[in-house]
Amino acid sequence: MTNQNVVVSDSKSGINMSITVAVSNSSIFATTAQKPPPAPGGYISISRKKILKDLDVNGGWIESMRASSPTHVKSLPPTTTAAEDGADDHHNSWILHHPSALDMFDPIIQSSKGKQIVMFLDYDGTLSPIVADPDKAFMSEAMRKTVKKLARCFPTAIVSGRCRDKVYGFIRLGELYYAGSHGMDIKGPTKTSKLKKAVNQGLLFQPASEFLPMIDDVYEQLVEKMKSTPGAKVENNKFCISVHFRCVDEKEWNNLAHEVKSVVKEYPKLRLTQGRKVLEIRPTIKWDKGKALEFLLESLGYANCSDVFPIYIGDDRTDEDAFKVLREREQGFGILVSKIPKDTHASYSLQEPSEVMHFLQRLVQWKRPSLLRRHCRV
Ligand SMILES: O=P(O)(O)OC[C@H]1O[C@H](O[C@H]2O[C@H](CO)[C@@H](O)[C@H](O)[C@H]2O)[C@H](O)[C@@H](O)[C@@H]1O
Repeated sequence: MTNQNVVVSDSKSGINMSITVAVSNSSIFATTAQKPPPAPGGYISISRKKILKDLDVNGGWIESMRASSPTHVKSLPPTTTAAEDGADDHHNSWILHHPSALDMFDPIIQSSKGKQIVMFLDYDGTLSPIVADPDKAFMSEAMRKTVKKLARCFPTAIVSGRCRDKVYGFIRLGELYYAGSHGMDIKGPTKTSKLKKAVNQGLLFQPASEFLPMIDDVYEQLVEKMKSTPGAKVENNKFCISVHFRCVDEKEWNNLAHEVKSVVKEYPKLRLTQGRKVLEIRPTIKWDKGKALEFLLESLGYANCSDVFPIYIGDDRTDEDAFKVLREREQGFGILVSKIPKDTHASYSLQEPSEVMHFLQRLVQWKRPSLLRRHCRV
């Protein structure tokens, strides 16, 4: 294992930067380092189709449930085995393709030059740390202040799987856009931001309203079914439902999934997806966080603009729909919040909410002087 300097290219700006990584086989990195972060490829990859298929194959899906949200990253002892060396290589290779957004801050700013940055932020695992009780996923006061300052500098939207009212209850900032229920419940700002008049103050978009009675029905059934599974928690997210298994004994995961599936199969208009130690039930309509991002850009007047630079930060599989939209539009980029390599459409990475806060603070610090200069000229 040796340390090696490698060059990382930023896909948007084409700017290169040199970083040091520990490598055991330099040949892999010598070739990949010259290329920009590519489209996603073979890391920890569990496709949606596979989740649904696995639910039919006895026990096979358990692996995907286990991998859905590793909470602890093993720190390596001083002497590592060959397998651990392999894991190291894997991580280093992944970081080359998804460099830290903090390390790449300057190139990122360069590539946004002359364009309007629009911020999209996931909530759980991005602004707040993952905790056992979903009702206690509070964000820190420092994070709240940072997001408040961010919204003074750039149009900012929260895009969450949670019920919109609940995520608003955690954040309590009226100057933001909120897209709850995985984007199926979008509302414009309720409060005028300090710098400029908020647009879309009356905006409300709910493409899945016809599903409300069905969702309530399924919610009642799932609450009843889950009573016999200690630790299981059913959350009503208005246009979708979450069945949490983070606090359920792993031996019970198989039964839990079968119970959930037995309810959902009676509703062909609903589908089952998986998040971080959570099964999610939602309408089959073609609407997701990616569509919500496009809808919000359009509402902000950036539908066919080339001078917009959206940045989407998220940690979950559902955020991939938004990362993919940005890849396809070749506008802005996605940042995946993860400590471990994951198959992703995001271009950059941050390890945890504290790094997200640091990144947002740097954006504010960068924007503030230029705002002041502009105000002085007027
Ligand atoms: O889109 P998000 O804002 O990331 O919401 C996705 C789900 O987040 C919540 O669950 C996750 O966070 C919980 C609190 O840290 C954790 O206990 C759970 O295991 C995670 O899956 C939320 O409770 C779900 O309703 C959201 O769908």
